[in-house]
Amino acid sequence: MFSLNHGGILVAMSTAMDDPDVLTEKKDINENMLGGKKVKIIFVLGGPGSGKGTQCSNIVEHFGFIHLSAGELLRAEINSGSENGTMIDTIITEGKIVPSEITIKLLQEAIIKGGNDKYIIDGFPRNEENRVVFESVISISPEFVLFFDCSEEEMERRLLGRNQGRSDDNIETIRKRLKVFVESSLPVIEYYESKGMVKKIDATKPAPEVFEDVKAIFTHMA
Ligand SMILES: Nc1ncnc2c1ncn2[C@@H]1O[C@H](COP(=O)(O)OP(=O)(O)OP(=O)(O)O)[C@@H](O)[C@H]1O
Ligand SMILES: O=c1ccn([C@@H]2O[C@H](COP(=O)(O)O)[C@@H](O)[C@H]2O)c(=O)[nH]1
Repeated sequence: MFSLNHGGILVAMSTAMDDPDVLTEKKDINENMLGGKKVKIIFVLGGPGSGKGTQCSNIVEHFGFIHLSAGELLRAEINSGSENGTMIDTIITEGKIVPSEITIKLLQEAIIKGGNDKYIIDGFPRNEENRVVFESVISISPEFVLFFDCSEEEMERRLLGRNQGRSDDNIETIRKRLKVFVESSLPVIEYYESKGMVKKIDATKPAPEVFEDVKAIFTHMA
């Protein structure tokens, strides 16, 4: 598994190390931590349509976290007319994963701009390369990983009914996203599971019941 993405990891890491802006941002985040303002991060993972965004809104409301959706940041980048916009749009339409350095830079900027000390990061890391490059560049380990476990049939049903005008909520792209989730994102969850860091939630239940389980986890957080 590790060797699959090794070349990409090295390229992304060397890009980060060669970019003085990225280095400055990394230093700022580490100084925040060292300056007594420890940044807490929780990764929220699960398949497309498992209910991550829905529950993140509840977590923000009840527990004061800032919600950073990697997918939302990428969609905002497309809409901003950035030079990477067309490339990101094509990748999202294909249900594939955007290069780590792009997503991580957007997350870095949002964390610095957020000015808070606790963040839920929704839909990232999406693959092993994302995970390794984030750990290397940002140097913050998640407190834990919240995993919304849901059947593929239910996720597909929810996405087809979401009706938010997303270009990737069509049956062709949904099937591609589900395949990418199984092939690339589940290994990330398995990695964190092997470290005892995963809190798994049964996400097939109705949303209010799912939130009861989420609440129990956040209420007991140190
Ligand atoms: N527990 C639930 N039961 C039924 N429907 C749900 C539940 N949770 C969320 N939904 C609905 O399913 C759809 C997908 O939910 P949501 O956007 O939260 O998923 P997501 O995991 O963030 O998806 P994506 O990764 O594609 O952004 C939405 O229309 C939402 O209202
Ligand atoms: O870290 C990420 C997060 C998202 N993507 C791409 O965006 C779409 C939509 O993501 P949602 O989490 O469903 O909003 C996803 O299918 C990927 O194509 C990404 O590349 N990297």
